[in-house]
Amino acid sequence: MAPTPAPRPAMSHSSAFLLPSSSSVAPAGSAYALVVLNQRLPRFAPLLWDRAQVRVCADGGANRLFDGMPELLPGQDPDEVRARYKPDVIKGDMDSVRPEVMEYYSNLGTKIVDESHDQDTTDLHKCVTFVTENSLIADKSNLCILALGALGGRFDHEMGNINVLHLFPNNRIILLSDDCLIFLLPRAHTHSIHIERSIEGPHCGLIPIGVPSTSTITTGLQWNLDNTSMSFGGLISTSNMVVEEDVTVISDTDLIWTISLRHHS
Ligand SMILES: Nc1ncnc2c1ncn2[C@@H]1O[C@H](COP(=O)(O)OP(=O)(O)OP(=O)(O)O)[C@@H](O)[C@H]1O
Ligand SMILES: Cc1ncc(C[n+]2csc(CCO)c2C)c(N)n1
Repeated sequence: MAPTPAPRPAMSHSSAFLLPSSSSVAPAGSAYALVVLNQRLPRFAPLLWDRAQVRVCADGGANRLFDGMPELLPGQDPDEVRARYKPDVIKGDMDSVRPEVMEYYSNLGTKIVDESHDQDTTDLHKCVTFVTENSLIADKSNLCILALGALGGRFDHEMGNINVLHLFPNNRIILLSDDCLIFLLPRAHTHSIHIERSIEGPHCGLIPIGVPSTSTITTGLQWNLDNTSMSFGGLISTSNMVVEEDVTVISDTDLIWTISLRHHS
């Protein structure tokens, strides 16, 4: 008789952290850390900043915060905005953060972690390590790490950012841009993805990066997978659409989930 497969615990996902504050209070279990990368700040950066438990800038991400927050809050005094949006840490190999920006935040009490000796891991990797090892965060079991500006730029950086998802499969990490978000669905779980229709969808994708999948089963999509295999060189699920409030995914390999974000005028 074939051995019984190990049971797979359910894992649920939600992008409720992107909801405007008027829509809901932050739901229980939604604690998150923010990592600001070296790309234009997404429009929702101020909202996410206010609710984060810990805020980290990856090297040149500190320049984006310094320049970008006053631009996103045009009615307010730029100096006051900068002082208010002070990161807890700036970490990286420090070849992109401008000296005056580093000095400005350092004088406000931001911790500077210079890891220029490590040229084998990306600044995002260094920042995720900081968050996962940070003793100030009491309960890290369900802490989510939101990486702002992770997509839509240089392709080598984007792939490096996606690799970080695979390097930390046991941590919840979400890569964000103004246009979409990405996270990993580890094969050890069954997944239930709640769709916040006011802020995300309908376009989505399920992509096996690294290894092909032999069997993926989904519900809630326009083009569901029914024990289907996926691989680069064969089928991968791009330009799919969400059609239900909850999407479920079961797969024999880790998959990348991506969904478009809605732009409100
Ligand atoms: N164009 C981009 N697209 C996607 N992510 C980016 C981009 N630029 C930077 N990042 C992210 O922001 C982090 C910090 O960026 P920064 O430019 O400081 O890195 P860097 O190591 O100096 O880059 P490089 O030396 O390769 O130009 C990177 O580790 C990466 O995760
Ligand atoms: C095979 C290989 N390719 C590229 C790099 C370069 N690199 C990768 S991460 C990083 C730090 C970026 O802040 C740098 C410079 C390397 N070390 N090894």
